[in-house]
Amino acid sequence: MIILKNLSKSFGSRVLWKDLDLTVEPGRMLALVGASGSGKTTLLNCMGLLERPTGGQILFEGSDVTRLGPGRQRRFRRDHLGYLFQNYALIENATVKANLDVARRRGTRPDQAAALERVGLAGREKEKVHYLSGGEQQRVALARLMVKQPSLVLADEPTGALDSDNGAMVVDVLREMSRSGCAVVIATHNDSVRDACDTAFDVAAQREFAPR
Ligand SMILES: Nc1ncnc2c1ncn2[C@@H]1O[C@H](COP(=O)(O)OP(=O)(O)OP(=O)(O)O)[C@@H](O)[C@H]1O
Repeated sequence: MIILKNLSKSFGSRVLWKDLDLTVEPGRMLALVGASGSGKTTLLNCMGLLERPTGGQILFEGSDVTRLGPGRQRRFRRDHLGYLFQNYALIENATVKANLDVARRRGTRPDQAAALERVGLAGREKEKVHYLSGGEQQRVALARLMVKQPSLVLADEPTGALDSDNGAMVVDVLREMSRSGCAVVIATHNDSVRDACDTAFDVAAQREFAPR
């Protein structure tokens, strides 16, 4: 379980949010919503330990991960977190398979072929990522998440670059991951993505609500 407690973030004199409290439970999908500039991406980055909050705590299974040193933060990201961000963070000059291999956690033997088939990229293992389209790269990033099976998935506008069928597939895969126990947080402006989540949190109003 991830608990954000009294979290605040400012850039200079600009306060994005203050005393923000939010709990994300395993097996749940939470949408982060709010006007452009309200700080959804920044909140995901803080939860993903890519940015430091100005104040407050992020508790992961009881420990405050914002206080970990750089090495332990790196291990925490490697062992527990999965990102689905707009730049995909793939190794561009490597093959699809090499990108999935990197995500495999020690001691696990995930079915890479099944993950690629699930995202509509069956048999594309040997292709170099930089020859793939933007939407295909995003789907490789999704297959990589399936291979990694993290405890917490952080997704930033995950359907942004995709047509509606592929957008629906991304949401379905994230739902399957949440059913298998993963906590999923999705920053989105898309009402149908929000409505597919169990709960929504308006970052500007700091208010949680039922999406439908
Ligand atoms: N490193 C930074 N330094 C200064 N300001 C920043 C920095 N990162 C983000 N901001 C500002 O913080 C605000 C929130 O940005 P953020 O990207 O988190 O919003 P958002 O809700 O995700 O927006 P959108 O819906 O448009 O993607 C913006 O005004 C942005 O300019």
